[in-house]
Amino acid sequence: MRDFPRTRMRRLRAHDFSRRLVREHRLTADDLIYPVFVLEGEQQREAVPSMPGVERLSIDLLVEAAREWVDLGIPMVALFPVVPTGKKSLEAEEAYNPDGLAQRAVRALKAAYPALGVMTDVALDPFTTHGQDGIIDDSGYVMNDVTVETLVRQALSQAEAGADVVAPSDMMDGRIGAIREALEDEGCPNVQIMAYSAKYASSYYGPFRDAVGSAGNLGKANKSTYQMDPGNTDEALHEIMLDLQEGADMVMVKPGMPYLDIVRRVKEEFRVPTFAYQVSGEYAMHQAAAQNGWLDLNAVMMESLVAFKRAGADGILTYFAVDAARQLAKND
Ligand SMILES: NCC(=O)CCC(=O)O
Ligand SMILES: [Mg+2]
Repeated sequence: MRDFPRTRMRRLRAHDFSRRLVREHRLTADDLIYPVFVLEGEQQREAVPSMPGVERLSIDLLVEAAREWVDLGIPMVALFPVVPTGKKSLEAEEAYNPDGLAQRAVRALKAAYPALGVMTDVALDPFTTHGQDGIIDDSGYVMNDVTVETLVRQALSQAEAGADVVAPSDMMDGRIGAIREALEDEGCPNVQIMAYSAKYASSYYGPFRDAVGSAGNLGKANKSTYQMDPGNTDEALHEIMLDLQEGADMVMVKPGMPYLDIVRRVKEEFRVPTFAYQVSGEYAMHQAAAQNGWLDLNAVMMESLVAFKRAGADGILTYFAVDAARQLAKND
């Protein structure tokens, strides 16, 4: 007996009602984390040329803009400070200034929207004169253990400012355990850690470095002595395992679309909350193609985001968060 025409895969695709009924994965506003760039000053708003549609905002404008994000149901923002050159140093002391830009932004957002999740970046690259994520020795090598000490101070200052989630993105060894212990000791047991566990040494971060102004500091240097080699996959599982053992609540794979295989493996292996970062270069590619009339921006944006869900991600950090949430609200 022949299968065809008993089995016609197109039968369920023939109508909108059945396509909706059998759809396996869906994007909702609950899946989105919005990364934002914060500027010093008041009434400051700057476009990021390599990220069309993305603006750096001073804290007052950030708080104003966040009203819409909250209303759209976006659960959390991730803050990235644009640190003035004069505040950068070799040892990144500004990173743990209790009145630093990120710390003030946390306080302002939490005061205005107590229910909005606020996540902070734990890494030194916005604060170092050389643009590396840690403290370097004479040869330029990023030193692990002294860097971890500074990261702990940075994470504590963010938690004390009211951050709900601290997110170490530096890829030093042992930092999750050190930060977890410090949070426990300092009376912040409920501050969550989202670990950038499998962060690759990627060239897709270029526009982000423009946005936070670290590209010039970094120059031609790269981050291959601490971020992962794009050729590796088992190593990502090893990294995730260590971060979970050290006390991470959520783990992340970064970049996103070129690394969906890693997201899938991580989710299958560990079954813990797993996030992916659709990074600046991925955002820029979509925008550039759309500006040329080569791609339909809204359509590829939504398709790219559901792909993360399909791969197993519980949520996505994406510069498209607000546009996607607006689109979802329209379809409701
Ligand atoms: N620690 C945060 C990043 O490095 C973001 C990278 C990007 O969006 O390209
Ligand atoms: Mg690690």
